[in-house]
Amino acid sequence: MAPRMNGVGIMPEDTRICVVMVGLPARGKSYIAQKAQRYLKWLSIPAKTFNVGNYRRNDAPHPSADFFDTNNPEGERKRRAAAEAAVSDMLKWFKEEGGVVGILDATNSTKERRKWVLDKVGREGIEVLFVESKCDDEELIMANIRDVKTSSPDYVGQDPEKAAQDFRERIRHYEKVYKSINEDGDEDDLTYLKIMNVGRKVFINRIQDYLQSRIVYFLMNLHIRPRSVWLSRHGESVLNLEGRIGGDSELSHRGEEYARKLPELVRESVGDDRPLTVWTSTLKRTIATARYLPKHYNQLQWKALDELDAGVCDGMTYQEIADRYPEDFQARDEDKYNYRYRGGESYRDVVIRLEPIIMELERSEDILIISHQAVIRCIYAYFMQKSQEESPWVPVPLHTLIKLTPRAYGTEVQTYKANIKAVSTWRGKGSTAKHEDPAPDGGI
Ligand SMILES: O=P(O)(O)OC[C@H]1O[C@@](CO)(OP(=O)(O)O)[C@@H](O)[C@@H]1O
Repeated sequence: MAPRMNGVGIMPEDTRICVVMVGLPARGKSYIAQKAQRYLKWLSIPAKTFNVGNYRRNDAPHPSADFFDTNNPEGERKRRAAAEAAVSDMLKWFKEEGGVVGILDATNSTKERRKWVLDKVGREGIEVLFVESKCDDEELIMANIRDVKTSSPDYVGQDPEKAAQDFRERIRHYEKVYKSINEDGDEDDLTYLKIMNVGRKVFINRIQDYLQSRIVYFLMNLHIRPRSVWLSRHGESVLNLEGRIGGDSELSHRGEEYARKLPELVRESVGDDRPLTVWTSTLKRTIATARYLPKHYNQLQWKALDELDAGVCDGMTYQEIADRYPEDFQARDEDKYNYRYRGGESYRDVVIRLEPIIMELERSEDILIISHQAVIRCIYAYFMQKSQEESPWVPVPLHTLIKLTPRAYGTEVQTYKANIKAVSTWRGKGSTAKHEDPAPDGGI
């Protein structure tokens, strides 16, 4: 048989993992699953979540709490059927669509259920990584219950108070049969990560390989303390003015004006009393843009935040590139994400070198990143789940501060304009124009 290929390139080609979520309702399992999926997909690792609740809803769209009582045979049968359907779709996805990380999002709260998944999935040569979210922090649980009663399709159109009461009742049914992984000491063979109170404490057991440890490391770094990430390009540079890409030029007069205005924009958006850490690239234009920010902000320079390396095209205008390397110019328009400049980088390369930045961002609280057009597109794509086709074309205007606030399901975006004129460096497909106005839609 020909060896299986996952095409990802950063791990053995036959690695396949099923991440099995474990935990009572309202413990943030879906939040964790969604974050893991977003991270993996951003790294081009085919990942998909199979939510058993969605399968169950086909059969039982608005069940009352009694449905989840293990003494209710009808409920038991339907819940079992939903789990079977989800696992069977996942196995099909691994086999037919080249899936690499499938996430089974369900409570999987009994030893029997975990054993069943392990047998069924393990038989196909797929590794099983259990991820349990345990939580005894009443405030966190209440916040999750509030979230569920307003957003769960199980309770649409219902009185929110009744929904919350019913949901608590449902949790009680689960509590009666719930066993935390290896609670009795007889699940020591399982590969698992146990996360207590969203990252305050973690236990890991028998992690086997690179991809597993990568997922585990990412999940260990998650936290849900409220925070935002601010993004800004550097102020307009001398090369921006000339329509030249790359380089390491100084700011233009207007770019300098933006640097002076930035502290005010930041104050307006961040407030005075929040400690902020500022990350710049190692290029002059981002460092110069950060230099009037308050001295008590911690500032760090990251090479990983330097602009996409345009290789032999560094310092050229788009017109010059189109004249000298017409085939390259066209190839880049056809597949901008994967096109790698001669002697330089592609967007895909930039994403790979930004991975430690994303990891560090997940661990951190308020951060302001001052970087470059391509780099900001890649970071934005992570938070906003932009596809590889779309992300390299997102307009990121100069002299604009972008605030991203992660929420339970998705990221909120706010923009603050400095109202200081700047050239547009956005270029549409097929065009060589020096400066264009970005497409009216799809921009930040
Ligand atoms: O991928 P495209 O759309 O060419 O955008 C990236 C380009 O953006 C630029 C500006 O044109 O970034 P920067 O603002 O950091 O100077 C170029 O240096 C860089 O090559």
